Amino acid sequence: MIQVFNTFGRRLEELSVENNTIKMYVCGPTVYDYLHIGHGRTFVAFDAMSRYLRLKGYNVIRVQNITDIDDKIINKAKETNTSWEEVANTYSKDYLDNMNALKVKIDLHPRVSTHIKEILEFIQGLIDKGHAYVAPSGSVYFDVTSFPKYGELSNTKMEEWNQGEEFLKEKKHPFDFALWKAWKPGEPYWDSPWGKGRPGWHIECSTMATRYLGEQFDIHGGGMDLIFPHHENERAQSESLIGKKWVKYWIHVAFLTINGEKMSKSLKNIIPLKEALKEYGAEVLRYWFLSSHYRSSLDFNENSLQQSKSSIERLKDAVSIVKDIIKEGPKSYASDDDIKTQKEIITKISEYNEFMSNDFDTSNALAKIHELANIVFTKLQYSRDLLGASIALEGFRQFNEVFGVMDKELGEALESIDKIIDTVIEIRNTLRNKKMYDLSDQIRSALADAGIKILDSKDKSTWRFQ
Ligand SMILES: Nc1ncnc2c1ncn2[C@@H]1O[C@H](COP(=O)(O)OP(=O)(O)OP(=O)(O)O)[C@@H](O)[C@H]1O
Ligand SMILES: [Zn+2]
Repeated sequence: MIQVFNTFGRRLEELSVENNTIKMYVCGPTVYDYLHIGHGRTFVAFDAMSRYLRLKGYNVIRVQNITDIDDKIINKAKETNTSWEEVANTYSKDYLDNMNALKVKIDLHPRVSTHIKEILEFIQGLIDKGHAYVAPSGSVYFDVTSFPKYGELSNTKMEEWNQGEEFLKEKKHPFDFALWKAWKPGEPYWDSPWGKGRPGWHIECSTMATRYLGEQFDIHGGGMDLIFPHHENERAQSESLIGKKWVKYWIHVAFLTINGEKMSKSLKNIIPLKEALKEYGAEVLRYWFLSSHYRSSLDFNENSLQQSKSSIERLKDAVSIVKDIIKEGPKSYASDDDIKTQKEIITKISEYNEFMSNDFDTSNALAKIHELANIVFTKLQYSRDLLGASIALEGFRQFNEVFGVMDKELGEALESIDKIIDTVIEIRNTLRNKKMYDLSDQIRSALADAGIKILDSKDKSTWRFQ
């Protein structure tokens, strides 16, 4: 059983979906600046969830939008004396490149600017059903009084709702929000039945999520800042149009902070992902993001990134030992201690899975994988038990399927690469035995250039990726 924490109702719920398929929509970035490590944290958190769910046999369809029309994009274009399209394209590319580098798999990246027709139909539907009205300016607003459940998702009381908005004058109710914003000179526009204008922010996600995932889908997520007003408004307009429950599980990721403050483009305290990737690499960043539970905040800290790096090294050492034992082949006898160790390994792997199934607790799951590595260092390394090693390798594989921090060591196509490297090392050993050190050193340095480290010991040479 997999349990997830639903922001709606604020409790753990058993995950239950139709046809073994999980439809997931995550709110993507507004592309007016470089993607930062805060975005990275949220997107990797949903990536780990998707990977775990796939490992458990679910089909996962993941849609994540690109907000390419927004006040902030228009302002950036004005500031930099270019077009909004240029701004949106530059930063969309940065976003997509970073998602690739971070190994985050997304099935569809719909953009607002290519869904105007669908957005207009959605808004018209709301007007027809009496949930929206056209103001004299040509802007269209959602009427919150027409949706009595407004505020339920975010647990927001009417008196606490933030009212500061530019369109206040023409709204029927201070909490109504814009579905369509009438054109102002200097802004991009599209034609609509209500005159020139552009979509408001919330309507894009309702329209695109419903278009690609259906009128009811399973997981809708983003960072915690989106609970109110964005997701509250998305829910209001979607459930008003569809007339039934829209999303089953609302999942929100806590902030990545820097000096205790949310990392955010508007606060200008960002560390761009592409720079962090250059400095630490995808594996260390993924490990660090996932080292704390997704509902706890994570403060940027150079030391913890360095620690993540050494923790991965430790796991890679354990994997390398396990693979060596497997290469040695079966023995004819397993001792009582071997059998005991095999059971301990199985227990660690099942505890890892239990933590992952408990609201994707990557932090505690990770601790179990380190305990598994401990068993390798203290027991398997000496006992050389093949069965224990095979089970441990399976555990490391399950871990890596989610964390994605040892793909070279554990990924596909590995066996043939393994064989090639083994052969090269055998040749090198023959050369050394024949005292042809020049050639054997040449092989060692060529392998080092390819990121492969040879570990020579008295009676044999093993290797691992660096
Ligand atoms: N510091 C952060 N930690 C975790 N998630 C974040 C952080 N900043 C943004 N996100 C999430 O990333 C996604 C894209 O957010 P968005 O483009 O609005 O970023 P932003 O930096 O908050 O921008 P802005 O400064 O304009 O508010 C959203 O799901 C958002 O909640
Ligand atoms: Zn959204």
